[in-house]
Amino acid sequence: MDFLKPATVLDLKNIRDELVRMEDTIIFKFIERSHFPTCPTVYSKNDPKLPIRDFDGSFLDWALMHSEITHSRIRRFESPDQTPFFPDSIQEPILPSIQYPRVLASYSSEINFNDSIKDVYIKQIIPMISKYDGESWENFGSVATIDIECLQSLSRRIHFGKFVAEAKFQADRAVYSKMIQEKDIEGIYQSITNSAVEEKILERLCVKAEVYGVDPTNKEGHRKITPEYLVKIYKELVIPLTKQVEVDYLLRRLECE
Ligand SMILES: O=C(O)C(=O)C[C@]1(C(=O)O)C=C[C@@H](O)C=C1
Repeated sequence: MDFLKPATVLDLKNIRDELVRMEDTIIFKFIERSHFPTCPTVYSKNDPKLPIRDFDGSFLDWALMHSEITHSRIRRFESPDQTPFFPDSIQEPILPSIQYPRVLASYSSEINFNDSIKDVYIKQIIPMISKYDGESWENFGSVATIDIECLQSLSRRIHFGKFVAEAKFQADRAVYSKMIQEKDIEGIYQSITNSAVEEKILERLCVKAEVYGVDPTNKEGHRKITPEYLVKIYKELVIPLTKQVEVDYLLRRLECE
């Protein structure tokens, strides 16, 4: 898939292949995070145990915001597959702008689920993938760094729902337009759902967690990421959020017809 070539971006097969590749990225990021305990202080807003001058938020928020400011300077958020967690803080790139051909609707950057993604990551995913419940003060910097990578990978995966939605809309304009006009959220939800594809994803994740989640030369060794948790994360969080992105994107799709 090449964002400078719109036809490759709106090909559903290419999109799904990219989603499959992202599974590996997400699993390996989760494995990196699983070496550390939960570290609740990293996520606690304005924690007196970890004071940050002139900042309203958690240590992770501070690190994520500053990382996004730097990344915005090197053009990260010009790319249509990148969605900032702190859209109000990002800056103009120091590199010349790239004029990506428009593949998504003009409002697409307003479809931003990152607050929900951060919330489910902290409240539901961290407790599942961390080594144990507790703090590790000497590792707060490492924890925030890998959290940023986990969040960015999840965000990219979930917001890819916009490309899926656009591809589906263009393939079936009349049917979607009718449902959008009628604000038929349930109808849109049903028509973007492909249970066979979802089942395949979950089956594949089981195998990947078996293979990547343990040292293959020592099956009895410490398991880093279990099939059970990985499937649960995808089934209950990642896929449903992707579908919400798709539905929200489609509901506004006639604005720019
Ligand atoms: O592949 C699709 O058709 C998608 O819409 C993506 C996705 C997913 O999140 O992986 C979401 C909904 C479908 O039920 C199947 C898969």
